[in-house]
Amino acid sequence: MRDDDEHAQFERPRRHTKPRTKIRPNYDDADTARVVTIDRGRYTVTLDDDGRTVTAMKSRNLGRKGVVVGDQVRVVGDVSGADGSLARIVEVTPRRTVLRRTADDDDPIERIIVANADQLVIVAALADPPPRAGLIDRCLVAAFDAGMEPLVCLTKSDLGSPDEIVAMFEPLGVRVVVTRRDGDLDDIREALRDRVSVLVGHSGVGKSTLVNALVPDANRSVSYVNAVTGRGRHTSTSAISLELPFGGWIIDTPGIRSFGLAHVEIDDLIKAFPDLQDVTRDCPRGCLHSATEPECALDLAVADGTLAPERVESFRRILASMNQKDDY
Ligand SMILES: Nc1nc2c(ncn2[C@@H]2O[C@H](COP(=O)(O)OP(=O)(O)OP(=O)(O)O)[C@@H](O)[C@H]2O)c(=O)[nH]1
Ligand SMILES: [Zn+2]
Repeated sequence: MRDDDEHAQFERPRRHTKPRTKIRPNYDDADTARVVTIDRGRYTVTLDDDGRTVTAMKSRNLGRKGVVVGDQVRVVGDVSGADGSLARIVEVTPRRTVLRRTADDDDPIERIIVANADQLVIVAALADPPPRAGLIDRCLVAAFDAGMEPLVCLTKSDLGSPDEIVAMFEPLGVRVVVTRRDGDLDDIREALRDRVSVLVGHSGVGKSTLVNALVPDANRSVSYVNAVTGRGRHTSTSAISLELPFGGWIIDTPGIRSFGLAHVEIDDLIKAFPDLQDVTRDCPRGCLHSATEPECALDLAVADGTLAPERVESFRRILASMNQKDDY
């Protein structure tokens, strides 16, 4: 024992009476950051302060708690962002919204894939491949359930007219924007500005074309190229968050085939339509609000002119889509 230690012990005698308490580390000086992508246990985060990109791992104190793309986190340790440096994520801020991917044969659990997004952008081509309304419907259910605002983005407008699809979603109050390669991006930019938007859509609809037009640097971002091509990946591909040059973030979700809707209840969905929810308070107990329900109040409301028939029909269409298996 060194002299100074002895001295210290003399100055501060041990208090044997003090009960043992679990020491809680104090992370007051931790930096806040956002998770932009995940690769084999390594989390790429950007610091809120200066936008610096830092690689981090989960701290042991988080236990089995998951960290997903879009999470707001607190990081400590080496936050220099230098090559080979590794910080630690010590805390995950409560999530405002969560989006789940579906359970499938590879993984039987509906896992959260993205946190804290406020908008779900459903990208569908007007042709090549042709739009599938049922798939858009299921994405809408996922958005409403997650507490996210949906936006339908119809691409390849040089190949087809958007009128039919627009007519299907207008009665639900869902916004639709129309784009094409090399076209004017003003509408979609306006819809994305200053928000956190998740992009979904199946292969070939022109999602990469759109991302590259919106974020000219996307192709130069190594993590984006990795995530989108899946190169160098062992397991499934992570979502990736990209900052928009005009404000806001888009989160691309390569490799997500469909959303988990197994947990969605009719009551969760109808909350997104307050006018319909109001009316259904008069439904008989256990009413499923489908067209075959004998005394659904939605039918009475259409009959007396309180609700537009198109709105009720469209709502019933997305309600029915909940129970259909329709992968990307
Ligand atoms: N005619 C037409 N073709 C387009 C348009 N946008 C994209 N394409 C073409 O559609 C094909 C698919 O586009 P991508 O951007 O790679 O589509 P993606 O959705 O990212 O598809 P994956 O990479 O498979 O996920 C490419 O050949 C594009 O050149 C468009 O507005 N009009
Ligand atoms: Zn009903």
